[in-house]
Amino acid sequence: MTNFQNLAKLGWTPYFQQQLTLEEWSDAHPVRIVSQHRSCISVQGEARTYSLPLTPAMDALVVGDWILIDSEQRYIRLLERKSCFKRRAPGAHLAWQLISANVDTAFILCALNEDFNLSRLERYLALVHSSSAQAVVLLTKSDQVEHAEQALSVVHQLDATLDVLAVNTHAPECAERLSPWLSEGQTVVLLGSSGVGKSTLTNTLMNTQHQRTGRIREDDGKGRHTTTHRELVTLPSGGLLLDTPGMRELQLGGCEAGISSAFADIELLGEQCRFNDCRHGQEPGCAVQGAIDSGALSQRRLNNYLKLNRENAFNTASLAQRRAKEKSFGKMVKQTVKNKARLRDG
Ligand SMILES: Nc1nc2c(ncn2[C@@H]2O[C@H](COP(=O)(O)OP(=O)(O)OP(=O)(O)O)[C@@H](O)[C@H]2O)c(=O)[nH]1
Ligand SMILES: [Zn+2]
Repeated sequence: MTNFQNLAKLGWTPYFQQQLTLEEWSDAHPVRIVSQHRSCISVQGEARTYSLPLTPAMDALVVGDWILIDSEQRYIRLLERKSCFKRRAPGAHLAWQLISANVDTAFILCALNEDFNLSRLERYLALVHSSSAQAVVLLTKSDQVEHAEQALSVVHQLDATLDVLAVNTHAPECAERLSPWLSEGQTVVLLGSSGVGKSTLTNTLMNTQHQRTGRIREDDGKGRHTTTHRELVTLPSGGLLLDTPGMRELQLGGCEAGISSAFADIELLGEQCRFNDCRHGQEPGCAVQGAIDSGALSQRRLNNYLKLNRENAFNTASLAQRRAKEKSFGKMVKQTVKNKARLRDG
């Protein structure tokens, strides 16, 4: 039987434990996916790490997932995710691509230099809110500017409840300041555009200058050891840093709830517009335009809200269309088979 306490350092919590049946409680082994490869996944359990071949019977899995396996290391099932990042798969192929699961906190990095961009920050906030992870904003390169305090208050104006810190990602005390989110078993990801300091912060948190991520030797189940790139690494603090390349370019899709939450002020104003379907443009009695006129809301924020909604609607619609097409194709196939059978039998 599993010693569940040993799993806590991997991020196991009552949220997952309560999903187990009595039988699973005694016979199944929970393991967490620490990296993904073309044909296999690496999972870590109570005692060790192993490699499992991917099979068609498995659910769609992603780094960070908790799965159950039996004593012969056979897949049983996926446990329900606490949070999940997904995106529209790149290229012409329209589908969701899972990026990571069971992240507790997303650090959104924005550099305080000339790249500082509130609209980009709002995009990341919408994304994190829709994943169910907690957002913490890190304003990096604080050592290079004099207006850090001012930027902190501008970000706080977006959402007064948001955790926002100005940091120098090179400074070792950075790890100390972020420690509330990096305790044992807490899973974090770093989000942000190129050059904002994700690698630097990773190194600072890992307490190393050289390696972006850890390398592990793992048992492939046949007694051989292979060295693989690991995407879920344990930090000296006991926190778990999920570092997957897919986290870097994220388009919004299926993020309505996240956008609503990141722009709660505009949504609330929208309820007071004269028309239910007000687009907050030229319509009479628009409460959102009223807030812009009075200076309570910036035109930039409204424009960004409308833009992110358009992007989200576009991506979501494309996916819905594809699903509808697949469905009708499936129906057609079924009908053809039926017709053939009727001709044959009749
Ligand atoms: N002064 C100062 N420089 C920083 C800070 N954070 C990052 N830098 C510098 O900014 C540059 C880019 O930082 P990276 O850590 O490589 O940025 P990144 O987000 O990993 O970039 P990508 O790998 O392209 O996604 C490096 O030269 C860092 O030394 C900071 O807080 N203060
Ligand atoms: Zn309106």
